[in-house]
Amino acid sequence: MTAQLIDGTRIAREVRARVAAEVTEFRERTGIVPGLATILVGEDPASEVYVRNKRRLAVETGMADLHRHLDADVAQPTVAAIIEELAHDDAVSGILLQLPLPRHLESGPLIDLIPALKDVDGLTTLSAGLLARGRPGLRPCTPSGVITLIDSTGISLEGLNAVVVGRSELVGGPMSRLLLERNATVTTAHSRTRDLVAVASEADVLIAAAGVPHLIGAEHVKPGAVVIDVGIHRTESGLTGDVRFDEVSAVAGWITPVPGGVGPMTIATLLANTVTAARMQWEQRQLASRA
Ligand SMILES: Nc1nc(=O)c2c([nH]1)NC[C@@H]1CN(c3ccc(C(=O)N[C@@H](CCC(=O)O)C(=O)O)cc3)C=[N+]21
Repeated sequence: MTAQLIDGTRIAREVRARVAAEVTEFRERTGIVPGLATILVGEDPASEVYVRNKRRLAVETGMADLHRHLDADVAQPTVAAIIEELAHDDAVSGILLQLPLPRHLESGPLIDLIPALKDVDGLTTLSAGLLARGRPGLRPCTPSGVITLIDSTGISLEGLNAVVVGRSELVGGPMSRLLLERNATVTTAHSRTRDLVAVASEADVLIAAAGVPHLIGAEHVKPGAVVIDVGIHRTESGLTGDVRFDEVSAVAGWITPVPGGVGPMTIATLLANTVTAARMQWEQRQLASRA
């Protein structure tokens, strides 16, 4: 292995320590404990693991854990009513609707019931629009965490070729926009890209977010490149990503492992977004009370 490891577990721990200090400062100044409301529908085992970790780490950083678990067959209007209730509850700083939802539920309209100031996942249409326009707002956790991981290498993105493989609403789409915001030259590749090897091997920074196990091999990677593996797949031999770690780490300059890379950073960024949200809501209430 020639690549240097980007240790997501360690960087996430550092971010959480910073968040915990911010929570303390905010609580002492305002008397408010930031609250994270997670909504889990049904019993998807992977989702249960992720939500449990989010709740545990929220508590560990000093926030209130405000969880709702709904039956797998819950009706769309019932979920909508719960989100609206959380939207109006001053104890709730952030609302996270864990995806994917059971097939009978339509996630888009439900997500868009989350007020932008509580959208700690950065997934509402409004938050996406603010990102597209380069205006301040809460950013999606996974792409935002990836930027933190790249920053940890000390490499400046400005002018570099960044290739994002994947264009999902949760990751690939916002990832490309965040990289562009950092003045990288951004290419979005996807399942219809004709020659992925030709495109990917031009990348100084390669983000694998296709959701295809082991899609990216040594032939896709320019020597010395930064390779970020956003994929997470449960196989018989354990968790793996979109990257063939063993062969790519012989070529890349920097690489994230799975597990221990992007996953923990996603949660740390969610917690950072939740304190930011609590602060923004407090400031808005201050303005309103002075009006
Ligand atoms: N509304 C919404 N927001 C999300 O942010 C969201 C979501 N839905 N749906 C699913 C994806 C996936 N996701 C992960 C979070 C943490 C780990 C994580 O901590 N992974 C550990 C391994 C944990 C394990 O699986 O054992 C690691 O990579 O080291 C992985 C994946 C958030 N997502």
